Amino acid sequence: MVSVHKYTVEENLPHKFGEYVLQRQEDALEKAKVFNVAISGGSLINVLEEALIDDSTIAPKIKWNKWNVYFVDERIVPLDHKDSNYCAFKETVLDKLDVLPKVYPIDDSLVDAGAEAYKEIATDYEEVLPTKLDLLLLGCGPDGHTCSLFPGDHHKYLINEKTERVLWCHDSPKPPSDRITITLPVMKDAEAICFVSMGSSKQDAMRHIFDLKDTAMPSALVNELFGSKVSWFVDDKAFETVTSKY
Ligand SMILES: O=C1O[C@H](COP(=O)(O)O)[C@@H](O)[C@H](O)[C@H]1O
Repeated sequence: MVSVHKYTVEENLPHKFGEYVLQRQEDALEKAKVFNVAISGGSLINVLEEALIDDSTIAPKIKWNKWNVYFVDERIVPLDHKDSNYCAFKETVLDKLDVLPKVYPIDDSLVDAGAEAYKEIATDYEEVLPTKLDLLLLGCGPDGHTCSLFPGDHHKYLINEKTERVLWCHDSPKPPSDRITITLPVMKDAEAICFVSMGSSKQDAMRHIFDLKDTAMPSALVNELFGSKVSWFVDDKAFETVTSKY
């Protein structure tokens, strides 16, 4: 069963999320010298800023020098492009830090080289990723996608993948069209998985995931497959139409 943490604006979701991340950091550093985290792009990056930089009780406890930061998905664009998840993370988080984590972006030298090169970007990134990540920080799109694992027959090859850990996602329904994404085997091996979902644009997805348990939505499939290590931080707007008790 997944854990769902639901908050109103006054209850300050980013702070509670920050406490959760801190706990995962401490747990990881008890066992190893580094904390291996993979992050999403999109709205999650702003929550990272609020939780880990702007929150004055959380910020001093984040041991950035011990963090290795990877990306659960990345758009195949130059790293300084506005659509790059790395670029968003750099501008929103990294540029505000005095002590930097080790960050592992994609190799963007091949972004203009076409299909074969895109497969290579994915394969190369697979080699960069550690086998076991301590924490995956995921978003959930209004269509229930997570990472760049999109719903629908055309993208079934992504969630059906059993061996390769990073794939090229083509014809993404959300631009830009070419991306790389981690696959379910990476999630299977991760220590913990945490979603953040905020705002009314997520209501329909939340109802499908939490009431209807519609595993055609990749985020619902993650719940079904890896439930006991999955946490959701949701706000009351996103969860407004969910009727099941969590
Ligand atoms: O395209 C993407 O979208 C998802 C969801 O983004 P959000 O802004 O709706 O939260 C994100 O998790 C993923 O990393 C990103 O590439």
